[in-house]
Amino acid sequence: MVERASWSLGSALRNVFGARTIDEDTWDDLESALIRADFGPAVTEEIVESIKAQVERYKTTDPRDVQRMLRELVEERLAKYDPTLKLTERPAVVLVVGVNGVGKTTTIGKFAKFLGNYGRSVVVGAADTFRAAAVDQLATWAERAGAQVVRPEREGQDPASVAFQTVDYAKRTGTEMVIIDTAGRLHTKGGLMDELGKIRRVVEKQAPISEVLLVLDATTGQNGLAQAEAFIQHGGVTGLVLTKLDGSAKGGFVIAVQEKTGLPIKLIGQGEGIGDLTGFTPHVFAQQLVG
Ligand SMILES: Nc1nc2c(ncn2[C@@H]2O[C@H](COP(=O)(O)OP(=O)(O)OP(=O)(O)O)[C@@H](O)[C@H]2O)c(=O)[nH]1
Repeated sequence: MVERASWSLGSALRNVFGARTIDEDTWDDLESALIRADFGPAVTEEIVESIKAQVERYKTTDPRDVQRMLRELVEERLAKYDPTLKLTERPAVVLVVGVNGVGKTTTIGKFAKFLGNYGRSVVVGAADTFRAAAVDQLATWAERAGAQVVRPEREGQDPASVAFQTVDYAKRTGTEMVIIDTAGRLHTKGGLMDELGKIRRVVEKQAPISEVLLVLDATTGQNGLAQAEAFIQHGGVTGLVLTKLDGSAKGGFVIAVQEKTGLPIKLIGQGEGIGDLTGFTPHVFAQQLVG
């Protein structure tokens, strides 16, 4: 038997889907399960109302129809956003942004491996230059992934110059993919976005930026979104990466986060291993979430 994911609604909704008939309890149980799973009040209400209306329209009393309707609604909502990574440029430059501790370094290592599995050559740029230990950690991950690394020449070197050198390396060597790590902590307020803006300008002089991926920790759910607000507003983000979904009970965050930010989820991390990163497939996710 396949192990059920922590974020699956399966056990929370076993009583609902396994009941003999649809009654008032169905709606109460469904609503509280969705709220607990971090769908958020607005999405929860919309989904419950929509299922209620369908149940009335089709005059069904079978709870398994509720399960099917929920699965279809979830998939439909998830599929409104395009999860495809746009990496056709050569080099394809990807900036990875997000607050500290969300799993950015690990994600970059996994992503380099993910691209390597497709036969792509990868260079990682350590443009979060303020902590030598962070640079070493990133380099270790990149090496494990079989990617090249461009490090700052000294601690605190201008991050934009490391980004420049990384893209330059890729162009000189014909490396297909560039992944640039960026700082997640504000040294001065507003400084982070200025720094990111400078990285973008410097990179764009050499090559178009294919993706700006914002990494979010799924265990913090919708609360964690507030911390990432500046990136969402000013970072030019093109897609989301959700990490730590394996330890999260907040499966509904996956729906809420796209609808709140208007940004597609492009990758999901479900473990600490280098192979634990996958693309995002709404159909598969809806199936796993609802069962
Ligand atoms: N379970 C699980 N843990 C993860 C996942 N991704 C990252 N982690 C863990 O989260 C912790 C933080 O990850 P880092 O990659 O160091 O996070 P960061 O955002 O780079 O943090 P800083 O280096 O402090 O900026 C580590 O212990 C990782 O092993 C995931 O998908 N699942």
